[in-house]
Amino acid sequence: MSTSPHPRSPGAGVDVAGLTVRHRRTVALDSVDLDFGAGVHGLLGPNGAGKTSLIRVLATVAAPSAGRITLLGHDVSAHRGRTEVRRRLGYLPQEFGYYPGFTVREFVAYVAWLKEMPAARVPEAVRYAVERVGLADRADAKMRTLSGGMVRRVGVAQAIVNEPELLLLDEPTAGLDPEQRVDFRALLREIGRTATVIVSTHLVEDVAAACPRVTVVESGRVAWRGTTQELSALGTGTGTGTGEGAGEEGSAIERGYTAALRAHRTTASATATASASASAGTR
Ligand SMILES: Nc1ncnc2c1ncn2[C@@H]1O[C@H](COP(=O)(O)OP(=O)(O)OP(=O)(O)O)[C@@H](O)[C@H]1O
Repeated sequence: MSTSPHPRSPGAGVDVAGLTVRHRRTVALDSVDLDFGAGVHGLLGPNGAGKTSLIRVLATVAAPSAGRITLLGHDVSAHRGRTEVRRRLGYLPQEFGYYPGFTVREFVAYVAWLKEMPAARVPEAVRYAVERVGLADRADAKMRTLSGGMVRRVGVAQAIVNEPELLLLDEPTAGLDPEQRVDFRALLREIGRTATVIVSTHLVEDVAAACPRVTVVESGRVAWRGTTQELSALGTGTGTGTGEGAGEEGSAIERGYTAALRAHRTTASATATASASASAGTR
């Protein structure tokens, strides 16, 4: 058996090489190389960029069409690696299914059981996870009685019940009110002190507040990577802003995000033109 040619930093939560995901004729991810270590990483990109496709393969709920995925030091193409990693990861899908007749406590305990947590640890782990998302007073409420924002918070609780070393959150702040968002970002920062946390979001302000590092994807490719400050700096120098909210951190990041996407599109289209001319020249 050959070993990975892709060098890994010790303890890297996620390391992928040549990752390709196809949905029939659509290429959702196009031979992507990426790694993520401990800390909170924002995953930004326009609709259809490939964010959910990436999160789903990292959560091991979907298989890639090609490429190598190493999570927490395990090659997840092997059944054994997947089983080991599933115990140690947490995942909040974009669309999150639950049993409406379960209480919050029962539902989170059910997920703990699915993750094969030792039975003796489950009650305390569930209590702590539910408290961390601010739902201690609703622990015995049935899921069907909760608001959309509360359901989303239960989704976060089930994702963190096993204190995951790798936490994957797809649009976690959708439906949260501003105060809950602030609390949630604080929770992310706390978890990111030791775990690898990847947060897919449309909200650039979530990234500004909670994600020191950012990966921008577009059309199945990595368009930009760097720190939040670097993305802001990109926005400060572009002159593309309308002046609205000028000087605010959020608006600089928004402009930086737009600038990063535009630069990527320009490079991608120049590469496509060059390769079309080269192949025309060989005919
Ligand atoms: N099940 C599917 N069948 C066919 N095409 C799909 C499927 N899922 C995703 N796609 C396509 O793959 C591409 C990437 O989609 P993906 O959901 O990963 O993007 P995204 O960045 O998460 O988008 P959004 O921000 O809108 O959630 C899109 O072109 C999408 O239409």
